[in-house]
Amino acid sequence: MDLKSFIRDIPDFPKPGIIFKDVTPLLKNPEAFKGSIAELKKAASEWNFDIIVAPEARGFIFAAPLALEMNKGFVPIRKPGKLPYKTISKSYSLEYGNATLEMHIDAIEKGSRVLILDDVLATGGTIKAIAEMIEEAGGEVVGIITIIELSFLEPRKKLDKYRVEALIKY
Ligand SMILES: O=P(O)(O)OC[C@H]1O[C@H](OP(=O)(O)OP(=O)(O)O)[C@H](O)[C@@H]1O
Ligand SMILES: Nc1ncnc2[nH]cnc12
Repeated sequence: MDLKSFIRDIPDFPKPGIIFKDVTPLLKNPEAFKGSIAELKKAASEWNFDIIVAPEARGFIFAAPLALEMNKGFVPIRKPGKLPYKTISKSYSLEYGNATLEMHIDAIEKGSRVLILDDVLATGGTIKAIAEMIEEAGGEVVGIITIIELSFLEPRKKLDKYRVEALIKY
């Protein structure tokens, strides 16, 4: 399936100079949405992992159906102040600013094998912060999968010690 045809470019969002990759047309089309989960499953099936970790908000949309489809658990990474128990927190920079994410301190078992999933890999700042939190908790990052990779931002330079797969590259 040509998933790329369901991704829309929005220039100058959220800031001048950023071309925002909008996945809402893909989500609105049931065949394209199902197709994206099927392709993520195909890529993720290559790896031996116990759990899927993904950040809010767009990461959740793809991670929850993939986790159910692959019979894996799901760990949410959230924006500050949203998780109710004790957290690990990490600040980082992304394509259009700075941000902080949090994970429950007991979300990852020591030695567990983790797949990180998100919609867009841009600078790689978000995924790197998540990988560091997983490792601080004693987990092993076995792979990173995204729907979209903005290769021209060279995110893999930040993530060179990990295996990274992306369904669509720009
Ligand atoms: O590779 P990076 O430069 O770090 O950028 C990628 C991140 O940016 C977007 O999230 P955003 O923080 O905008 O949150 P949202 O999903 O709530 O829109 C996107 O969903 C990725 O998580
Ligand atoms: N250009 C972009 N489009 C959509 N999401 C993003 N997250 C970071 N950069 C992005």
